[in-house]
Amino acid sequence: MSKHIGYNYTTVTQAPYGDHWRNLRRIGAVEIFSAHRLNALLPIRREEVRRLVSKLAAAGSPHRRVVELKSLFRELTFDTMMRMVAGKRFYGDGDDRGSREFREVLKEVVSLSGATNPADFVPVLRWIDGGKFEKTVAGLARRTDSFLQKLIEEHRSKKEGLDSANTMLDHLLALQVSEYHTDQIIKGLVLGHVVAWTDTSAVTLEWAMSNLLNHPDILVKAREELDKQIGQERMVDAAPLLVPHASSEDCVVGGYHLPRDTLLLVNAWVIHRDPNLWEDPTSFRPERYGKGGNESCKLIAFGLGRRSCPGAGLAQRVVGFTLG
Ligand code: HEM
Repeated sequence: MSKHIGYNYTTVTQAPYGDHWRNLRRIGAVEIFSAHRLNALLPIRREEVRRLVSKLAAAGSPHRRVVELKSLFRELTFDTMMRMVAGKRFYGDGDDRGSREFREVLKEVVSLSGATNPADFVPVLRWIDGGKFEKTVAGLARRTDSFLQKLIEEHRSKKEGLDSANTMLDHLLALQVSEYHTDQIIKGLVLGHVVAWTDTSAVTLEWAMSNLLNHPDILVKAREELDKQIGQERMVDAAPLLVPHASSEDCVVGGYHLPRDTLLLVNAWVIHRDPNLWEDPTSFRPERYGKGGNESCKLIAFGLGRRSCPGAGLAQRVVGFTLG
């Protein structure tokens, strides 16, 4: 995956720790996640949440009591992200063939990004598989790349009717005075953020709603609290194994010696349910994180340290705003 979809390990999620990764995080911090940029994009988030509420109101009419939230949340997060990235919707208004194909391609990328290729661990399997997995991923990478390139061209040529005033693509294209900011770097940044964003936030919303609806007393309290403040404590395990890490040097983690280049998967799902760390770990008790609670420092829903999630602030804004 990292070789083909991740532009040969050059996207922010897949790049090894070093100068290039540091540069990408710096571009992200300034051009995407700065308070200034996030505040400027508030009208988009507000409009998309309003659309969701209208859809819910229509779907919950007296004749239709069952509402399928999962796909509505996915539409919300995907369209919010694509409007921030490219100035247009890919669900709501984008029912043309191009939008449908892009959605399909991204769905495949997201589902494959959680998959591992057994041949990466046991090379002989590559021979048995005949390189089938790799061919599938390479084909998907070509389709993804061609959509992203088309988006770049639309913004570069300032296509008529496109809302390009304050999009991530336009800010990144404006950096192209330097040779470092090639189309490939921009495509990798866009893809990395769209993939990291859409599913994690939709899954978080889905679980939060499911827990709240099953605990009406907490729903009332949460509504009051969400109006006052928004915090990471409402997140659940959208990324149960975080993102695979690799040791760049020999090191010791939790008493285990890890030689350089060892793949390390952090099982956040198990850590978040460890009875040695949490009181009554499987109960839905958001108050454990609020005032008087002392457990929020143990949450690693966004990872920890240098490779932790740069989109946490954005995710908290959208999830908190939508639930509120
Ligand atoms: C509820 C929503 C989200 C959750 C739960 C989440 C969770 C995570 C986790 C667990 C990691 C890996 C951290 C580690 O391995 O230590 C990660 C990395 C990352 N996330 Fe998020 N994330 C969310 C939303 C977002 C958003 C909104 C964006 C950007 C638009 C984003 C962009 C990224 C990127 C680029 C990385 C890779 C960072 C690196 O390797 O340097 N995420 N996220």
